[in-house]
Amino acid sequence: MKIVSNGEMREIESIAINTVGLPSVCLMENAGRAVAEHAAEYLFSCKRKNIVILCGKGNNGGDGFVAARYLFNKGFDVKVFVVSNIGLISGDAKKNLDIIINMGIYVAEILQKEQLKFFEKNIKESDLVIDALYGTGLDREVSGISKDAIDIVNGSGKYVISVDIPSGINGDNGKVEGCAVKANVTVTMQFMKKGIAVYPGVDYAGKVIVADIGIPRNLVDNIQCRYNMISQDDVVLPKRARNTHKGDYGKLLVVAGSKNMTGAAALCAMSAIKTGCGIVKLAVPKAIQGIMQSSLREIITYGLDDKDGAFYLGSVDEVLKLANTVDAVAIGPGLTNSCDVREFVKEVILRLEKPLVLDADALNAISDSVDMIIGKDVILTPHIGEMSRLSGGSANEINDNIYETVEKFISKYKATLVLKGSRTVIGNDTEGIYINCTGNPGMATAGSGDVLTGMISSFLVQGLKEVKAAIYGVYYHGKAGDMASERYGEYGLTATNILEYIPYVMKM
Ligand SMILES: NC(=O)C1=CN([C@@H]2O[C@H](COP(=O)(O)OP(=O)(O)OC[C@H]3O[C@@H](n4cnc5c(N)ncnc54)[C@H](OP(=O)(O)O)[C@@H]3O)[C@@H](O)[C@H]2O)[C@@H](O)CC1
Ligand SMILES: Nc1ncnc2c1ncn2[C@@H]1O[C@H](COP(=O)(O)OP(=O)(O)O)[C@@H](O)[C@H]1O
Ligand SMILES: [K+]
Repeated sequence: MKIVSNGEMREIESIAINTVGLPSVCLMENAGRAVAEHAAEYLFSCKRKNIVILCGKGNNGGDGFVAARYLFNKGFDVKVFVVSNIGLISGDAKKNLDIIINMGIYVAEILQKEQLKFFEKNIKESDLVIDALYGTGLDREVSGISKDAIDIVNGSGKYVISVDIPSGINGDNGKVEGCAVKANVTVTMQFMKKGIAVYPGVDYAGKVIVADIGIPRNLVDNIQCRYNMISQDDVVLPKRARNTHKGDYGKLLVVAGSKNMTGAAALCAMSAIKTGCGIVKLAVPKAIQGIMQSSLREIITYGLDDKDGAFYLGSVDEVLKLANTVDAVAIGPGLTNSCDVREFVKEVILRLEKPLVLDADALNAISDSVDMIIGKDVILTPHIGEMSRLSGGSANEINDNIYETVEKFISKYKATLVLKGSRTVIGNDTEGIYINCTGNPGMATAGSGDVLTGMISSFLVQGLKEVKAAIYGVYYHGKAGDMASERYGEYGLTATNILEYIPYVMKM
């Protein structure tokens, strides 16, 4: 599913209006009507009828005026409050404002504190609030009367439907600009918006419904979007040909583990084999090979020369020899973060000529020399903490600037980045940005990332290119976590449970 910025949306609307000739007022009519339909559906379901519509002075407000008309016609009790001098309203919004005034629909301005009291009284008596303050035109912090009105709406506990974007959320990056409406539902026009595809925007948008407002199909199909939301049709698993053998499904080398972190290695190797690749070789420090071999039937394990139960420079040659027998290498889970391990990882990366998935301690190992991956075939899978070590920003700065962080990193290092989180963002400078919506907070549990590394690596050796391997891995990892949480809940969910459900979600 395509995701657009404010500017891209405005550009699409202007082509539809000025090139194709669609009257802008038709787009507003369709937008307002879509909002009214969802509002009516909710009110019929709870047999309620009082609606307050909070409008701004622009076309977002215009959508609100149109919604007021449809809801009034359906017999609901509609009150419209405008946080602007209505003399300042123009264009399509003005046209629709005049219509509802001519129809006798209640319209009141909120320009000063006294009028807020009356607004608050009406909000308290309402059953549904429609937020039509700001959409793609929000271009500064919300303050003054608008802020007070939003605080009243958020404090009311009423059911809220936001028009296009929850007012106060920056449509380009999801940031809260001062304050923002917390909606139960957001009816967004024609395309998903960047600002409600990642946190914190996701938290404010509630359930997002994408409404078709009549933008011409060829426009919708032909726009090249850099940002995309991963959907089921992006991750179809082709039917397997009958006449195949395990060699056809790829060979993976997992380089992982250390004397007190054997689980990460096991989780990564097992998730790879469960995701369908033909052969998984697991290289571990020889100190733990016995343990690994006894618990991993399908995995071929190799005990490499180690130093105090962890890899070191002396382990590099054996890794490279093994790497020659496989299609890709995953390195990182459970290595530990010692100086020896860091040297080992860098040497492997320097000398390895194979597609590479770097996770966990392998990411920490290169955090002071990320340049070394430039020109290499690398997928990196950091969580926010590892990302802050790779990119230098603090975790908070990264969380507040997810898109910017990803774009900066991929343009500098030309690698495929999987920035893990509640909405994992996959980026590749030439192929664009993909946002994942599967998964749940139950997956915030030790080992969950090791499982993901195995899945991405497995898709890689099965023939998917880097970005596709990452998209498939992240999507099915989240699906497995979702199915597992239906059984185990979100508190009890473990990485092993995610592992268990990989085959089921891939079978669907
Ligand atoms: N044909 C179309 O285009 C269609 C558009 N559609 C709808 O229109 C929406 C875009 O409408 P829009 O461009 O008029 O901007 P909108 O979001 O209503 O903001 C209104 C004005 O508020 C102001 N303002 C901004 N930030 C502020 C702040 N923090 N605090 C105070 N004021 C602030 C700023 O005006 P300024 O004060 O800068 O003059 C801004 O212009 C879009 O989301 C969709 O719902 C659909 O109907 C489909 C057809
Ligand atoms: N709230 C959440 N919603 C969805 N997915 C989540 C959430 N929290 C974590 N995850 C997913 O769980 C995994 C956690 O990985 P990671 O932090 O590397 O775990 P570990 O390092 O313990 O293996 C990531 O894939 C992440 O996207
Ligand atoms: K809005």
